[in-house]
Amino acid sequence: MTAPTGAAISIAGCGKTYPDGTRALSPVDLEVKAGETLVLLGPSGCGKTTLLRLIAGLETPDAGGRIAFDGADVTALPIEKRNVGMVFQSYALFPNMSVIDNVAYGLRVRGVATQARRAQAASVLAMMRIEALAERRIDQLSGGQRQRVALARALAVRPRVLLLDEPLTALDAALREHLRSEIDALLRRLAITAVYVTHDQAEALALGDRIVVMKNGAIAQVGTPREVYFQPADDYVAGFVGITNRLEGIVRNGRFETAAGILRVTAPDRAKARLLFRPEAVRLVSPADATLVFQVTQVEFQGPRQRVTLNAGDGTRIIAEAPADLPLSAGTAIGLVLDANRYSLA
Ligand SMILES: Nc1ncnc2c1ncn2[C@@H]1O[C@H](COP(=O)(O)OP(=O)(O)OP(=O)(O)O)[C@@H](O)[C@H]1O
Repeated sequence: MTAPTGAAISIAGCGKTYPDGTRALSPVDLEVKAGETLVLLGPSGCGKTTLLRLIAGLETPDAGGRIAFDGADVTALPIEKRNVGMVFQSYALFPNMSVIDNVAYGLRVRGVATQARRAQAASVLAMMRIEALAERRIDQLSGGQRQRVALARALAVRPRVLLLDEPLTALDAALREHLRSEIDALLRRLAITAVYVTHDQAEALALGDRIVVMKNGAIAQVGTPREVYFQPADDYVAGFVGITNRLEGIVRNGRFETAAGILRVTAPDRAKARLLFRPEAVRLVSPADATLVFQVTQVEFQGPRQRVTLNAGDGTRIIAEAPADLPLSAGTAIGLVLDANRYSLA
């Protein structure tokens, strides 16, 4: 008997080369824990969907790859034998069928009797708070309603794994955020094991228990949202998850010296250094109180905060965040102070 690992899905040495020779995924090892939401994050073409489709059973991995659900090998099982629920960007609903028939569809395929499947579908609709839409046709629904129906349909079969491929991408910004927090609450309440594909870092940070940052068909980092944000494994991750400012210079006597000026740092001397920090890791002060002075080139008011683009005389560009009430406008000279412990030196 093997000891339980707590891994609902384990992926070992799974790569994918498509028949036309495209190597979409290098062999990866990954575990998804029971009940967690794992987000696959990365730019277009990095292999997120391919990895999701391997988990779903819509693709088979290259020779040697193995996928297990709760310790049982499913590598050779097609999607209909894996008990996964899937939600796509494009809804993939039946447009002429009613909402409740769409939601009950998977149960029908599994041979559940009419009464029972309608009752089960109705309870999922109630859970998603769309019971009032039960008899509507799909083509009479808004995008947000359709995506709720798609989610309800995926959940109706009580899948052991829920797989979501960019489910919010087709929706407008406000609805996307609203549905994102609904999905977050739902996944937590159901404690379902979920794998969620997105290229949107805000979505990944908000929804993921852990995030897998992908690059060119490989894994660049796996970590909690806080880990990938505050301790990015490399420049690629730092640049993809949030904004990272970079300054080149040297460290001498507790000072980082760059062409544009000087910042205080706690670090040993080094002849070649790169200072990395987030926009929120700085304070903007009067030029008289700083040893690094920039010119404001752009101010973007964001409600509670403002995002400020700064330029030094030598062309160095920095993005900083500042409280909304700090008077700033293009052309203002402003000093920059770095918060202690909120930067890294490479
Ligand atoms: N059926 C296929 N045949 C050949 N190449 C494919 C196939 N499906 C995907 N690819 C290629 O494999 C690579 C990874 O694609 P994949 O869809 O996994 O990326 P992705 O990160 O999900 O991107 P996107 O966000 O654009 O969907 C890409 O280069 C893509 O063109």
